Amino acid sequence: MLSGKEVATHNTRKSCWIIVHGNVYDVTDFLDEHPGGSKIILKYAGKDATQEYDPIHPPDAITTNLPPEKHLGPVEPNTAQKVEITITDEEKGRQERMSRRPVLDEILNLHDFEAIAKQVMTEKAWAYYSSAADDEITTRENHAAYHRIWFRPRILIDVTKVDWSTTILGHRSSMPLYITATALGKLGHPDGEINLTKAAAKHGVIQMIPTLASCSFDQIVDAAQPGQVQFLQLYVNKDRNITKRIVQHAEKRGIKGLFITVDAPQLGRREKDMRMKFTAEDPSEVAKSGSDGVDRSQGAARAISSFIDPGLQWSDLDWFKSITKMPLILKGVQRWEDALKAYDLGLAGVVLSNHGGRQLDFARSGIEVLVEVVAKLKEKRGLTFPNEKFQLFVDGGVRRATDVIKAIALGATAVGVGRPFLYAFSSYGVEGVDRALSILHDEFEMNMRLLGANTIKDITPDMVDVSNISAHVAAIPGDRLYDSNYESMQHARLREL
Ligand SMILES: Cc1cc2c(cc1C)[n+](S(=O)(=O)[O-])c1c(=O)[nH]c(=O)nc-1n2C[C@H](O)[C@H](O)[C@H](O)COP(=O)(O)O
Repeated sequence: MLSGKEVATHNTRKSCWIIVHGNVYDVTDFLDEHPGGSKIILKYAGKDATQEYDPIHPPDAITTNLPPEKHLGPVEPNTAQKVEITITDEEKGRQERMSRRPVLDEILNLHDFEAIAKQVMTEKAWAYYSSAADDEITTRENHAAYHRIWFRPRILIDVTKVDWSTTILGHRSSMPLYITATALGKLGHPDGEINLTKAAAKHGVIQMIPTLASCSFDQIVDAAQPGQVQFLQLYVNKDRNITKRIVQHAEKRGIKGLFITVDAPQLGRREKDMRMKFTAEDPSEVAKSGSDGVDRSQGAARAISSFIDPGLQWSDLDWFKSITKMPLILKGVQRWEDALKAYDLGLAGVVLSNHGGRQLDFARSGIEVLVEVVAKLKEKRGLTFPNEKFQLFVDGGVRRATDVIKAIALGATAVGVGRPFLYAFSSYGVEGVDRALSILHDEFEMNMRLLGANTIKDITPDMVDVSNISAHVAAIPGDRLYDSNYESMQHARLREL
């Protein structure tokens, strides 16, 4: 067993040991390969790095990425040197606001979670979750596009009984939405993606597990209830053997759908995140780029994504069909021609998505692309939607059950929701996600009745007017949605936060 004192003598670039979860690792040779740059590791050289390691990495990241001979064994308990974490005034302020956040019953819609999360999350976590590419026009257009779709409700229908449950890729779901893949769950809450797993189980909705989860894949699957349905979102690795191992392990663990992300050959420039300079604390590191030329001072996104293969292309899909029997869905399709290609290749479906506006700014909203795809696939292949054989999904900017209902009316099987659940668990843990899903159930019940629809099948294209869907007016960046929510007492209270 190594003493903390001995470990502390290995605190330079020439010999760099760190402690994670009570074990000592020699990371000397790994310093310049670390996706997050060397600076952040050297800050913890010779010391216990667990508290910095946990929010960003799945627990098994260090053991799987370091060769066994670098695993030096356990450190003597209570001898490890720690980095003194000084509680800054802003951290004190944040903790104080967290202690005074509204009680969950006061939360009435998904926007409320965003308003509170902005006040109570760490700056780094808020920057990563809320950020979007360039001028953040698309991330706002994602929700604004739903404001250009109006309802044509039916009346005098007996709506005593309403049921908004559905099936997604053949699996039951209590509502036509799933929890989509969003990376680094532990940035917002120590339980990370497990918050989503537990709430999804309680509400009978499907969770899509991200490649870049903070929790390990097996931890997330182990946290699921027997029979709970989960999908996997995949960033394809330049090393296809790694990808093959991940995909076949996921299939063995019972994952029911493989969502291959195709809109991120490189992660977008998310300036709020970049300003956090996630890995480089001082200017000398800012310009530093790794051996592959990726500038790692550009926030978490760039730091954690250098493995993604920008060479992924249509011809790779046959290889995917050869390594797995899971239904294959492309996540991040943004025009009808690519949806048609995916259909002709016999895939199970596509997610019409611009990655929550985090990739190409001025990409159109998923809901607008949905209107185009449904019309063109009908014209070219005579397809009607929703379609069991080739399912259409939409994500981006979905904040209300009415948004979901509009997508269903226009032919989607279901929609993905991202940020609201992140904000919910960052502010309230699993209870927050539970509350968010309950709010959506309440909204569905009311909206189905007011629309005159008993079941999802009764939600048809004639119930919406999409004549203005392509009338883009680029929203000048400004987060007004949740500000306006707090016209009443909460506004005063939140202002004090
Ligand atoms: C908010 C968020 C979204 C991310 C996300 C992380 C965050 C914090 N990450 S990212 O770091 O690489 O960009 C992923 C990801 O791992 N993989 C992916 O396919 N989509 C990722 N997305 C996109 C996500 O799957 C949805 O497309 C998007 O969140 C839907 O928009 P809303 O957030 O408005 O619901």
